Amino acid sequence: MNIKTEKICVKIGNKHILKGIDIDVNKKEFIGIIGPNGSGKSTFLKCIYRNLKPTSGIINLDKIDINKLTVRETAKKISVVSQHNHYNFDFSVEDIVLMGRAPHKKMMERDSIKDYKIVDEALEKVNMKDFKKRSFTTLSGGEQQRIILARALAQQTDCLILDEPTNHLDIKYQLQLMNIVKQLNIEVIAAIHDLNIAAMYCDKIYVLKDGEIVAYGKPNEILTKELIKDVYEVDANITINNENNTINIAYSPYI
Ligand SMILES: Nc1ncnc2c1ncn2[C@@H]1O[C@H](COP(=O)(O)OP(=O)(O)OP(=O)(O)O)[C@@H](O)[C@H]1O
Repeated sequence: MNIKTEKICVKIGNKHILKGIDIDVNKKEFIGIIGPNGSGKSTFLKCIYRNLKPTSGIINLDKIDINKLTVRETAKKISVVSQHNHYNFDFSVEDIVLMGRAPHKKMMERDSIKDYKIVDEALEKVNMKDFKKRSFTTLSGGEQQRIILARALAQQTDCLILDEPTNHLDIKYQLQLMNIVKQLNIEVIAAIHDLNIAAMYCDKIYVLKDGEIVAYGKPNEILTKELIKDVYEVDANITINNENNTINIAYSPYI
């Protein structure tokens, strides 16, 4: 699926949160959105997954204006793993993952054997099958995050949006989550704070600062000392691993 945004602006009160964001995501690309706290990453992603209507601008999915799609049609194309997952009711893990099947069902249609099989497979993928009958609210932050990924997997969409997906996860599960997502071989748009993780997994990165894109390109090309200083106001040392052409960023503690 091609995801293209043109001049996305969000203004709330007097504040211009996004000032014309253009991105173009092609088939099976893993796109990172990076930038400091408050630069507009989540706001931009919310526009794409229709949690927020931009003040102006266009979002096209395969050249179709997203406003022409119903929410259900959008949910068949885009799933979301965000950092905030609060449920007021005492849902089981299985209930939460089954919610991923909702866009594929008619009103009042019961869950089928196929739905349960998809849920089991999704839980298996995130190593959480044994937690199926547990209450979601009793899980740790990291366990909850993996269940939310399983829900997104059960939704079986062409595009996955991740808003700081590795929040709460220890390093093993950060890598596990990113590996699972990478292997899906679908379009991914991910807001990522950890620049080393972004460099490892993203095909391309957009850098946001104060609601504008200030850089765009392959991780190795754009994640420079100068850019990190300019955008994050931090000194960094970047080394290149010639074996696999990846980079490693080490930060200076002095700010
Ligand atoms: N509903 C709102 N009303 C007023 N200001 C808002 C609203 N939503 C977001 N903002 C502001 O817009 C700016 C961008 O917020 P956003 O959450 O998109 O940033 P972010 O890059 O995702 O930040 P972080 O890295 O901290 O998660 C922030 O200054 C935030 O306070």
